[in-house]
Amino acid sequence: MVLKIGVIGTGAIGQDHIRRITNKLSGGKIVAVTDVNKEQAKAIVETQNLDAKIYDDGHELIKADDVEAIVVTSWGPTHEEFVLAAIEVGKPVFCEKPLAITAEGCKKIVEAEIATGKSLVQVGYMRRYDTGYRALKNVIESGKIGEPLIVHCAHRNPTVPDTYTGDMAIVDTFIHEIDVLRWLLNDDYVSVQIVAPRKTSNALEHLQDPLIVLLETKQGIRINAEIFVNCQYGYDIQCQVVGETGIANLPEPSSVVLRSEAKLSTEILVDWKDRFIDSYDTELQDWINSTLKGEVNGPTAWDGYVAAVTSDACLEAKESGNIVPISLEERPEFYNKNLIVVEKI
Ligand SMILES: NC(=O)c1ccc[n+]([C@@H]2O[C@H](COP(=O)([O-])OP(=O)(O)OC[C@H]3O[C@@H](n4cnc5c(N)ncnc54)[C@H](O)[C@@H]3O)[C@@H](O)[C@H]2O)c1
Ligand SMILES: O[C@H]1[C@H](O)[C@@H](O)[C@H](O)[C@@H](O)[C@H]1O
Repeated sequence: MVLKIGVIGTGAIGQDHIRRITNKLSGGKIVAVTDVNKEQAKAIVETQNLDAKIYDDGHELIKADDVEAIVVTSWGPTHEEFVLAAIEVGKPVFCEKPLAITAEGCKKIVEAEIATGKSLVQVGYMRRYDTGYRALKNVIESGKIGEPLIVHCAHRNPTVPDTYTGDMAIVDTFIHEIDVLRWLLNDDYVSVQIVAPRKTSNALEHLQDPLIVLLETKQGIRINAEIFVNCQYGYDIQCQVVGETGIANLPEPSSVVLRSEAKLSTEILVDWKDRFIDSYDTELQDWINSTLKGEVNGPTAWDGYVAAVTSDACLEAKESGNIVPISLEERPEFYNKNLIVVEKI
């Protein structure tokens, strides 16, 4: 059985996902694409030799008879309308992060999905599919380090483009930690504070870089996370969990250990795409497989909503310097069924 997929947004990650579905993964076929930049949509159809129709608009693509499932990879502010439209016609949808740019928008999606009674939405938080994070989660759940008490982490980019705004440190960069850490710890956040250390001379004038985020979870676990997007030396993701009886570290990406010129060295990656390339593959393969079975295994619309509520609180904390409470309602029963399946992939 092949899942007929329509892609909305053929920019950087849209093209990557089209290439991986077409050349690397199994069970999916791109039958439709659209982008406000029609030339770009045409170009990917041609270069990948796709047997796909180019639509003028995302809404037309969603309604097309031969499109069975939708991938949304357009700009963040457009996600909400496309995800809601897909839910309205009962089609499964994989939406790149963010699910919507406001918590209110995410909530609308959650309510619309629950109203259909069917699991239809997966959000592109791919770190949950990273083998390193999965191994770390297994260690935590095995009890080998006792109960987790503290998490130290760092999200470092070598540089960011001029278009990177101050809020993007949260909504574009730290959003990955927001999602993956609550999944890792099987917990939710209750408060956040953000403090600013001395500013690097390598950041653009408008950016406070680095930042330190201090999160507290319901179980009282304290997380301190450094966001440093002009660290110069590489793309470096660190995560260390301190437990009652031991410490567990996120594994480093595999790299040859080199003995040469009187030095012992390993390389550090510089591009986030290389760091998480396998996770994107696993994530989309899982989405195709589970969609064909009528299920959602990965991050749900509820996870997208929680990420949005948390990132809103982070933005407020960044602005005010205060400890900002993070309040969430109980997770709706509808989303409890996804909790077990995700561990099995
Ligand atoms: N999971 C991840 O690690 C990850 C990585 C990169 C990007 N993303 C997310 O993916 C999304 C796209 O990012 P990108 O880097 O590919 O951006 P991009 O700018 O390269 O591509 C976005 C594309 O969407 C198109 N578009 C915008 N509005 C549209 C509309 N109404 N209908 C159809 N097409 C429209 C644009 O023309 C553009 O081609 C963003 O939300 C981003 O946060 C996620
Ligand atoms: O869009 C990218 C991507 O999400 C990366 O994983 C992150 O490290 C970058 O900071 C962000 O700009």
